[in-house]
Amino acid sequence: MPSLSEAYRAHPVHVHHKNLDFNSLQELPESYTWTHLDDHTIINSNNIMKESNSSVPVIDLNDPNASKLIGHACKTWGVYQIVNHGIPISLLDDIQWVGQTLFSLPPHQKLKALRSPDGVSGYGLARISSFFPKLMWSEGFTIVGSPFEHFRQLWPQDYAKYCDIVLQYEETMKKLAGKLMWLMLDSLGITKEDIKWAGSKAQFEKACAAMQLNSYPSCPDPDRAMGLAPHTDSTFLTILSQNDISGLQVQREGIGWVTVPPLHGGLVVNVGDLFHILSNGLYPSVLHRVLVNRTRQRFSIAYLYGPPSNVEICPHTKLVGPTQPPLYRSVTWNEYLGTKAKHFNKALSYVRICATINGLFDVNKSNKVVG
Ligand SMILES: C=C1C[C@]23C[C@@]1(O)CC[C@H]2[C@@]12CCC[C@@](C)(C(=O)O1)[C@H]2[C@@H]3C(=O)O
Ligand SMILES: O=C(O)CCC(=O)C(=O)O
Ligand SMILES: [Fe+2]
Repeated sequence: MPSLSEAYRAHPVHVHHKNLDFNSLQELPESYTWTHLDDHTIINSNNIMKESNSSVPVIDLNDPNASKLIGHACKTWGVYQIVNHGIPISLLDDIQWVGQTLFSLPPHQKLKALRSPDGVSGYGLARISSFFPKLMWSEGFTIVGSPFEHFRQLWPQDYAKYCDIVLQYEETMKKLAGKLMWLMLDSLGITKEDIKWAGSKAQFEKACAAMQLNSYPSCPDPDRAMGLAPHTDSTFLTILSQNDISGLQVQREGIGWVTVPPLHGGLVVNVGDLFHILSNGLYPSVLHRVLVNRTRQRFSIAYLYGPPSNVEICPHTKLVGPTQPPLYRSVTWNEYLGTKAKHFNKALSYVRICATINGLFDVNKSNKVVG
């Protein structure tokens, strides 16, 4: 079975790691200056627009109606926050500590674990950087599977304690992600019998995942800088833990950019592109970005969750019919990551098919695919 680590072999992503010493910069260099941040559309938690339909839903996982509430949040926002999720605060603190310690290492040390252009794991600028003329005010570290190799490069003596925390976090998040998958599927009327690849115990044992540690250093000119440019995740869902510094924003149709306020012990869940496909567009993936702060460094940890890399994902049969034709063709996560590496935010439209009187067509190839 191909693994996620192979996803970029055919589509290497070239990012120039020009300057990764943010602390040495007293002014925002031209290469980091973004214009048109369209901040007039931003709504944050202190703003006047406080009605419930203008803030990201917060869902208590112990609520008997959790599935319904999650379904509504996915349909209307593509994102929600969860509380009472059962993840110990100590584990959330530990993983934040790993990220903080990692990004505090001197630049030359971090560069020892640099991500290669055709690789998936390691340290570096956001891989989406190659699609933008300006640089982002952030650094990241991607982990797929065991962090052992790269952590040994970063901490030759005491890598073990950092590895243990990451492995425990991965194991715990995998269970939570499986639970969220069923709640989201249940809200669409899809049951455990309907997803064969979830395995005999219906626990998504073979699911694939990546972890992304992000750091957004304090920035001398935050109004003109971009922490992470607008993007959707390619996943089924992403579980995000943020520290107490705000910065994450999601795009809400008809409103604009809305800040997702940090909630102590809360976790943010984003709908990704593969769930968008599986739900035949009923739960659209959420466009999000990150802004930076003048005095405080922000850290986040994203747990990016998807199917086994060779499983074909397509609109679920329960969600298609004569009046609801499938809007997307089948793709594996690996194939989709390749499409994303090439076409970035247009990737979804590259797997879109459209209905005509004679059948269904792949809009990109003009080949009849179903009919
Ligand atoms: C499995 C993955 C999803 C991801 C690319 C990656 O190979 C590992 C990092 C993930 C991430 C995190 C930041 C945003 C994003 C778009 C990116 O460039 O790297 C996502 C990718 C994704 O979801 O497509
Ligand atoms: O830092 C954040 O809040 C978001 C990070 C993110 O979008 C990602 O890692 O995909
Ligand atoms: Fe993201």
